[in-house]
Amino acid sequence: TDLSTRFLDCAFANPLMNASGVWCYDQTELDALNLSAAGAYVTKSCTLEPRAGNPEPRYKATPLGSINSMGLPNLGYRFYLDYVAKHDYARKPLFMSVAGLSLEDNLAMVREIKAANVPAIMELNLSCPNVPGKPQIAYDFDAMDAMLAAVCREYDKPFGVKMPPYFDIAHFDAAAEILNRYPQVAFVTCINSIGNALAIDTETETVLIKPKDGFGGIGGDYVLPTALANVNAFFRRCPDKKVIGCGGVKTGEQVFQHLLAGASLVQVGTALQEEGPAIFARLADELAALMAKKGYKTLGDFQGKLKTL
Ligand SMILES: O=C(O)c1[nH]c(=O)[nH]c(=O)c1Cl
Repeated sequence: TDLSTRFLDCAFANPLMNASGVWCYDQTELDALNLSAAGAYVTKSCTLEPRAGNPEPRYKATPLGSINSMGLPNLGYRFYLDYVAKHDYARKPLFMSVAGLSLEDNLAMVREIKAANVPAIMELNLSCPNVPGKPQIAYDFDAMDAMLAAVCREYDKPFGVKMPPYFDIAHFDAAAEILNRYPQVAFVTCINSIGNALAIDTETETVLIKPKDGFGGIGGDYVLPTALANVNAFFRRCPDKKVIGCGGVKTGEQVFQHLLAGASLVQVGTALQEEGPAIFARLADELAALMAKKGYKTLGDFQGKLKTL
């Protein structure tokens, strides 16, 4: 069984990578992903200046996944730009996630990334749900359109966008219509966490995380059906773009489902946070075993071929 694939003119040994934000904050975590069986990896979403993020506890595992309100803690774009400049791209592809707190901040970072002319693939995060007072861009269609128009004027390479989950067909239509205006947006990563959920500890009668009265983005088993729907919705609506699947992956079976729904690559968040980078070897083995059982030799044998009734 061959798990290799090509994406944006890069060769991937397998379609597996981390979700931005998970196991990708600093040199140690990033090096562990580079040494892992992941086919690629992505840096923590960065801002113009370093950020401490929200008060702790700000991440908690729950029975069926996780809840987080990290608040965009990161070492600042200069650290990640330096990291991606030093990476050996012959080993595996590397993505750089960008989440400026304003259009001006995004443009400032994008100008520097362009000037650095690094092989890293940019993933523009339009869906951070946890910066108090900053409603996420992708739920404001005019703001998203303006952001993409401005970034496409500044940046000179294909890039992708990290999208939040949508829950209404009219929203899939409207979001895809905007994305399709920008051919430079070469891929769509669906989904970010489902924002502003609330997890409660029954015994202490208290919320699990400190920021925002306990409200935070959820991941894990809770989000798989929503993630698959968003992957397939954008796969159907954006035929000239690739889709990266993210959400609810913890076994090879969910990787298979994301690929079947139209994903070209698959990101792992909560399960990576809980199991560590060894998860990628397990997921690769489980995916290969499932493919072998079904008689598939390559990802292309089933990728995007979900059947309807
Ligand atoms: O709180 C965060 O740092 C965070 N948390 C998320 O669940 N998604 C994001 O995109 C970000 Cl930027």
